[in-house]
Amino acid sequence: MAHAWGYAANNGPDKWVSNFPVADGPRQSPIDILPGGASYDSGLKPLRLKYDPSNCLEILNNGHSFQVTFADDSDSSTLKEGPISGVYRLKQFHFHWGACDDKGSEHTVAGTKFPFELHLVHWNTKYPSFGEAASKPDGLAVVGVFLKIGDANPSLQKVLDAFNNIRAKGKQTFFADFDPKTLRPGCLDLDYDGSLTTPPLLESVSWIVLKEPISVSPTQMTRFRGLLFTGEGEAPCCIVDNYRPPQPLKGRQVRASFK
Ligand SMILES: O=C1NC(=O)[C@@H](c2ccccc2)S1
Ligand SMILES: [Zn+2]
Repeated sequence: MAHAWGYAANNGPDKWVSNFPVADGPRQSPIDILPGGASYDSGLKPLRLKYDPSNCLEILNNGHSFQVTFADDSDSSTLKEGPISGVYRLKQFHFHWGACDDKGSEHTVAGTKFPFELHLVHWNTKYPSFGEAASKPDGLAVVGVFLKIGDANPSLQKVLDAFNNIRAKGKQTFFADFDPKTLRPGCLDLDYDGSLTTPPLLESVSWIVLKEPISVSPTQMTRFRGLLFTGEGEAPCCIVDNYRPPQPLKGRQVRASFK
């Protein structure tokens, strides 16, 4: 049976290299971002996110997180400009989070961890599909958004209200008319070339990490931690700490869209 990767001591991030040697590659993600180490790039155009809520299809517990999947058979939900060239289509978004509020994000900022990180995953339409694009160096673009403790996030509440139907691994349900742009903070971004942060860890991601966090309330946070890594009938194990720690920068440049 294929090796089941996860986030536990026996199958977590420091074990992934045995089945996915690229884990020690030159452009792995996430990274610790030092804002002072990023270089302002005046050529970076503002990110252009255009999402059509009617493309939203379903919400799924995939056993590592939950994801909201979008129809990607047209250019109606796309990412353009910023550090990328061409048109990238939104495929899905998902989150990573911690067991408690002092950890959970994958990227860190000068060593600071956030309790949550949102990933909006897009693929380059110069390739025929997400699967094809995922193996190309310019195949994917992921927008990372940090979440901090604060006021309740009304946009997030719609996602949380669907959790009752997807508590166990493998559960999915229809999820319609959601615009992920409502989860977007300002437009200051930090960009670098990296990888998927879970196996197969493919080095195909243009990372666009937004500097400003959005807020989530403690009550809302608790809802995330009620989802299960495990399937129905298995001993329940809550999804927490589903994040990979920062990886070596290995000489990569981080570009900032701001001074
Ligand atoms: O940003 C990322 N977060 C993840 O969970 C990784 C992933 C892996 C496969 C598909 C989509 C995303 S890459
Ligand atoms: Zn992710």
